[in-house]
Amino acid sequence: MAQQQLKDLPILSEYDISPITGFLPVEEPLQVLPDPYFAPWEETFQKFNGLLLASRLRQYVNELPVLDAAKLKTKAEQRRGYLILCMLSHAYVWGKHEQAAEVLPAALAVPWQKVADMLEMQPVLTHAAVVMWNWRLLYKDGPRDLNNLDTLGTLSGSSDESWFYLVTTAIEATGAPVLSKILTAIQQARDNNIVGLTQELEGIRGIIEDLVSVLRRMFERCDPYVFYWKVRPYLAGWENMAEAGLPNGVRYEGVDNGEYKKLAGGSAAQSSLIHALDIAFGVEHHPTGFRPNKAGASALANGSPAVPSPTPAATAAPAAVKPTNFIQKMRFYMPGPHRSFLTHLTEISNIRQFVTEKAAGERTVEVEKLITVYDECVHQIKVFRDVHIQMVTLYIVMQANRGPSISHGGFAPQPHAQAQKTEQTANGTADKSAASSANSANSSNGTGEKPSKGSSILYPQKVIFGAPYGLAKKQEAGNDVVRGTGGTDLIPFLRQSRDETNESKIVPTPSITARKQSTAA
Ligand code: HEM
Repeated sequence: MAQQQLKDLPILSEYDISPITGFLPVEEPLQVLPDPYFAPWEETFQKFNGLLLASRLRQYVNELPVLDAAKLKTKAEQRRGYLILCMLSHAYVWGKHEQAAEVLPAALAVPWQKVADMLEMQPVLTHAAVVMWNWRLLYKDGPRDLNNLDTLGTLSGSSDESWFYLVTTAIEATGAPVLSKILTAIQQARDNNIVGLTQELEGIRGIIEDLVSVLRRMFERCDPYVFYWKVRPYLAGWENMAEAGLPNGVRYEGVDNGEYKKLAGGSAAQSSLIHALDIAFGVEHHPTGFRPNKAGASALANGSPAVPSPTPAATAAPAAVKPTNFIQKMRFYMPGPHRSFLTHLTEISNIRQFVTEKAAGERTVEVEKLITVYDECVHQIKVFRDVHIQMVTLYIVMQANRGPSISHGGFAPQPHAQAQKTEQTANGTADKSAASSANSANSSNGTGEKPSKGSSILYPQKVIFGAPYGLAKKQEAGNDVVRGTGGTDLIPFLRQSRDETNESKIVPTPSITARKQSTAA
């Protein structure tokens, strides 16, 4: 029988990836656009924190000219332009102590759409903008680590926000060498080289351990209160944001006949690095509450039919109708070349299959060692997710439960949002979890004072609550274990993601969730 032709391994540079800096650009991001034509953007970017604080940003932006983004010649210029437009637009839409703006003026909307097209991205704030293209080196010849990085811009003007981005930038930098190692490991598996593969996996394990160490540094200089109340609201997009005053999303003036767009906001779930690790180790994510049954058919735990991806190009999975979870959906928001790289990687990913096959055969010393190192790699990805869950608990769930220290949390009440909630409740369609989140934050602001109605509207995690992939909808009837407090619905999603990682081990260790379930039973 003729041997099946294997697809070539990807050449990193063809996907805008460096073997040294990974998904981060090799050169430092531009700190200013060189063409004076773009001076209006640069000047606005320089003072937008002050304008926002003084509630004058919208007025200022409304007077800006509509510039032609086609004049952004290089990739570096396009990324700088995109970063500026992401920050100005999110500041414009969410405002400060202002109602959310439903219409983005042409001066931002038109060039934003144009430059997003050039980068094969979406006109909405993304991980790429604020993490990958928003840093500079303090000492030019120094490393890309937390002792040598600064941001180019923040929405809140706070050092906490800078740290939040920079920890993630440092994670991207630390993880960069893993990409070449993954490709070498795939080649070793093709060559049936057990010892070579084991060595490569040992290197990968060390890098993932380093990622966990950098992740833990988030706690050092990013204050959870500042993050939750002052930073996170600005990262939100406009998908499922009815309660924040954007039931239809945002209209981009001068783009697509002014149609509303609903786009999710920025999230490190858009990090191509973490996706690459999942693909390399065969970690499969499913919609929350969803588990493929033994016959291979798909259904959601709540009985709903599986939801096909709205962005088939963004998902790498070959299956015709495969339910897409939030993590896969996030590929839609990555730069085009990185998304394509993940698709290519999925097509050639063979490490898990190779180790599984070896594990089913003769258990030589080499095979035992291979299995152990493989499982240790997967375990480290799981540990990364464990630490991440602790982080989300502190930075989101606990902050939402405590409520703001001033009654409105720094945001304007949205009367029509409250009206809509009432209407939804009347129709029996209210997102109970979102409502309970709002109630929870309203009733516990730590001052004994009852906040004004609608004051808790700006919880960007509603992107999650309302997502069609069903974080809030996956609960079994009568099971209210995780309902009732702000943010808690995130946790099942993240736990499942962690448990799916654990399940990728060759010799599985019981997950915490599984242990709890068996104890309860
Ligand atoms: C204060 C720090 C952080 C908070 C509060 C936080 C919060 C969240 C939340 C709420 C989600 C759910 C999806 C969403 O709303 O976007 C999420 C997902 C995710 N975050 Fe973070 N995050 C933090 C830091 C990080 C960092 C530094 C990374 C590193 C790359 C990261 C990687 C991810 C990934 C990969 C997901 C998708 C879920 C998964 O793969 O398990 N996060 N994060």
